[in-house]
Amino acid sequence: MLISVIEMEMMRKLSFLIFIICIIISFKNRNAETKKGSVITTKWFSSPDSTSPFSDTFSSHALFFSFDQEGIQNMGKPNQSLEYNFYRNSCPQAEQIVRSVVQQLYKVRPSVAPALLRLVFHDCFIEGCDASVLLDATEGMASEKDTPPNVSLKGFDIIDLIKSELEEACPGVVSCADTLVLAAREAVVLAGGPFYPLYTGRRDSFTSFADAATYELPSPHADLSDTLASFSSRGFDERETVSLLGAHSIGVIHCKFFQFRLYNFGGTNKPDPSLDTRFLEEMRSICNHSHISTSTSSAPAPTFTGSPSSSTAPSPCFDHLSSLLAEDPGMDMAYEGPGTDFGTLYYRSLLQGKGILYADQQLMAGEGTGIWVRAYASDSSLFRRDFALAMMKLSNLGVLRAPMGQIRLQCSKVA
Ligand code: HEM
Ligand SMILES: [Ca+2]
Repeated sequence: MLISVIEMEMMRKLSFLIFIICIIISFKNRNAETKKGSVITTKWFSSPDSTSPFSDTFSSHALFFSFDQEGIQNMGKPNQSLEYNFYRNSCPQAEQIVRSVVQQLYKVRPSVAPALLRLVFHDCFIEGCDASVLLDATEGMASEKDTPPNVSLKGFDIIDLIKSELEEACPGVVSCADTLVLAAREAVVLAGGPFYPLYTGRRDSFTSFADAATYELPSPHADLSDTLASFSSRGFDERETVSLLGAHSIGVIHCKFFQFRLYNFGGTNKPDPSLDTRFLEEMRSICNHSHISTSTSSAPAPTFTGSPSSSTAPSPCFDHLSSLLAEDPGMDMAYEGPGTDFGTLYYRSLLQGKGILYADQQLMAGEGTGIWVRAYASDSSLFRRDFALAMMKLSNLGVLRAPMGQIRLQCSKVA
């Protein structure tokens, strides 16, 4: 009895070690490929290449993973086991196609990277990574897309494009949920973030969860305790939450989401005291009153907690918000210059009181979160490692596995 316990323990340790080695090999493969500067093209652009260095690495070791459930879960594996390279037989070129389309689009439109990263967060946070955010409204079903927190969400067209490539290569095989997590990973790498291995085999939801999206996506004007509670309810601790917010290293934030900090914070007729004064001026010059409605300038606008949408048509409030955002110039999150280190700059900005969103700057309001902000500001490799692990965990939230869910043919419609 004792011997078998010891054997089991040794087996667990061995398989966990192998898992770590696989991750290291995968990172190395990825780095080697990036250094070579090789651009792999899909059938859409030229002919697909079915060799994927990372997929092979992981599929050949898939056997070992089943030994160590505990270790795997720690690395972000969901209970309902997904697999490395799930499509190795049914669509071996799937990951390659995703990578290639995102790479090609990124060359002409770098904003695809932040768009995809935000999109995967908004999907996975609401009822898991099931592509629920991609569904259009139908008669009887409101769409997450049409809710206030998602009003400026982008990247749906990119997913549609990738999916049409996948459908051409392997009809009815690759889920939209997998397409989204894989595309977001490519986006992170292209934006200078870390590569992280992903399991596949997710299936797509039959419905969209508009009410949950309305109420459960974290608000840009939330206090630290609210933000932490929101992430904690999805299993993320403080360290993981701080690392995930490093995603705000890239992309654009519309003035509407932080304007309440600039002039009349909390009805005080003064700006948010946690803002650096020179940065405040910079923010004011970009988001001046002339092109932004002042009616909500003292309120933490736009609110993310409107009334639940029961109809399929977007509300007048939604229309109003869309048009406001269309005129809103927004602020580039890499405002101190593009090409700077993914992550580090974001945390250094927070240390200097230059967080754009109130929720971002709030990370400095807690002792526990402040420690991680400081750590990531000074140690880029630590951040990259933590961000990679947190993204793996995010990508595994609440996934659907067969026989649940479905494989949609078009991501915006239930099949
Ligand atoms: C407290 C949590 C969070 C809040 C309150 C929040 C809120 C926001 C807001 C208000 C914007 C600006 C949208 C716009 O102006 O159109 C934004 C942008 C963005 N968010 Fe977050 N976010 C949070 C966490 C995350 C996480 C965890 C990720 C990814 C892992 C993420 C990724 C992004 C990206 C990449 C953008 C830029 C999008 C673009 O330029 O297209 N956010 N976020
Ligand atoms: Ca979802």
